[in-house]
Amino acid sequence: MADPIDDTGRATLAEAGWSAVEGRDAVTKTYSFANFVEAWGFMSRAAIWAEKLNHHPEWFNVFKTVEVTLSTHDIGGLSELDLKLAQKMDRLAADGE
Ligand SMILES: C[C@H](O)[C@H](O)[C@H]1CNC2=NC(N)=NC(=O)C2=N1
Repeated sequence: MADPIDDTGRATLAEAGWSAVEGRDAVTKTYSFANFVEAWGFMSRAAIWAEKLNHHPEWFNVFKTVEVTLSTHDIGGLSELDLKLAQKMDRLAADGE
């Protein structure tokens, strides 16, 4: 079972630009890329890491933007896995944004 995130982890997410989701213990961020193919490439790279972590995003792609929401379904809220995946996605996006 994933460890619930602590206040330090929540602050880290906020500092990295992840916003709280209204009405649920989750965070969201929208990435914008040069074009659709770059956005898709990001999703492909992120998908590989999600599988490695066995932790999967909720995401919505329109053209060159990818809206990502992270929460841990097993505990109904934010866990250390969300922080880990968020930081990984931020690094992957920085490579391709
Ligand atoms: C059975 C499988 O390990 C679980 O469903 C994993 C898969 N990926 C997951 N992803 C997310 N975001 N939350 C989970 O609780 C979760 N659980």
